[in-house]
Amino acid sequence: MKFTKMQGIGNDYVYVNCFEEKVEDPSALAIQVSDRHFGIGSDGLILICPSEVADCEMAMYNADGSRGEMCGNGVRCVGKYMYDYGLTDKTEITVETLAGIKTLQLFVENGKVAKVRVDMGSPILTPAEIPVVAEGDKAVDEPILVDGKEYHMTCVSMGNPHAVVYVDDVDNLPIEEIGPKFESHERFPRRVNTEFVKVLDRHTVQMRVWERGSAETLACGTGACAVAVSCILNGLTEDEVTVKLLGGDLEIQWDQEKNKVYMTGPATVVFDGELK
Ligand SMILES: N[C@H](CCC[C@H](N)C(=O)O)C(=O)O
Repeated sequence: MKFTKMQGIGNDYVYVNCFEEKVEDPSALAIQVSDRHFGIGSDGLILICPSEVADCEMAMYNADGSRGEMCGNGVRCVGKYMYDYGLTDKTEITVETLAGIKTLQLFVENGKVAKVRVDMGSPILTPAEIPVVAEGDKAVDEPILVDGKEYHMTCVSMGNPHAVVYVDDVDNLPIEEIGPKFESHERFPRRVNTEFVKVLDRHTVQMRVWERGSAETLACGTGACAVAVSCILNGLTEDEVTVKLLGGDLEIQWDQEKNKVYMTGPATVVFDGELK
C-alpha cells in the first residue's frame, strides 16, 4: 500500500490516497502505522477519500485507533496533497469531515502548496454538544477537580472536544501525569483534548496539548482554534492570535461577525513510501 508521510508544524500523520488504495480496517491500520518502532511512526492515520459533497473526504484516526471528528493540521496537509499530487488544480477546495465541510485556501509557491488557510467553522460552546458535564449554557472558566487539584477550564468544540486550561509555566508542566487524567475524566463522555496555555500578550499565546487518542503532540490545529476562542471569551486576547506550539506557530482568527474561526499554517511532505 502506498502512503505519504506529512506533517503540520510537527503533528505528523500517515496519509493514504483512497482514490487509489482500499483500507479494510482503518482503526487497526492507524495503531500499526503510528508505532514509532514497529510501524512507520506518526500521530495517527488520515485517509483521503472520494466524496459526494466535496472535493474529497478526510477520515482521521488517532494513534490509538479512535476516530477524530476533525484535525486542523491534518486538513491542511490534505489540501496540500490534493493539489501537489494532481487530484485538483483549484486553489480553493472543500473537504468533507465529521465536523462538516471545510473550505480551504491553498497558497502555492513554485508549483507546490506552502501554506493553507482553513475556514474551521463556528466554535461549539454548549456543554451537551461538546460534550462536557457542566451546568449553564457555556463551560467558561469552569472549575474541575482533577486528581484532587482544582483547575479552571474553558471547553470548546471545533467538531472535536477541547478543554483549555491556563497555567503559569507551560515548559515545566508534568503533562504526562495530568494529560491522561483530563483525557479520561468522567466529565468528558467522549474523552477530551486538553490544551495548557500561557498568555504572552494580547496577540500571542503559548500552548502544549495532550491529545485524545495520541498523547502529547507537537501541535494541534483544532486545539489552537479552541485556545484562541477561549482566550477571546475570557477577554485575554484580541480576535487575532498567534498560537505558539512546540512544533511551530499557527495564526488563528475568530471573526465574530460571521462566527467563523480561520486557521492559517504550513503543510509539509516528509516522504512517500510503500507499506508491505
Ligand atoms: N486527537 C484529536 C484529533 C486530532 C486533532 C489534532 N491533531 C489537530 O490538528 O486538530 C481528537 O481525537 O479529537
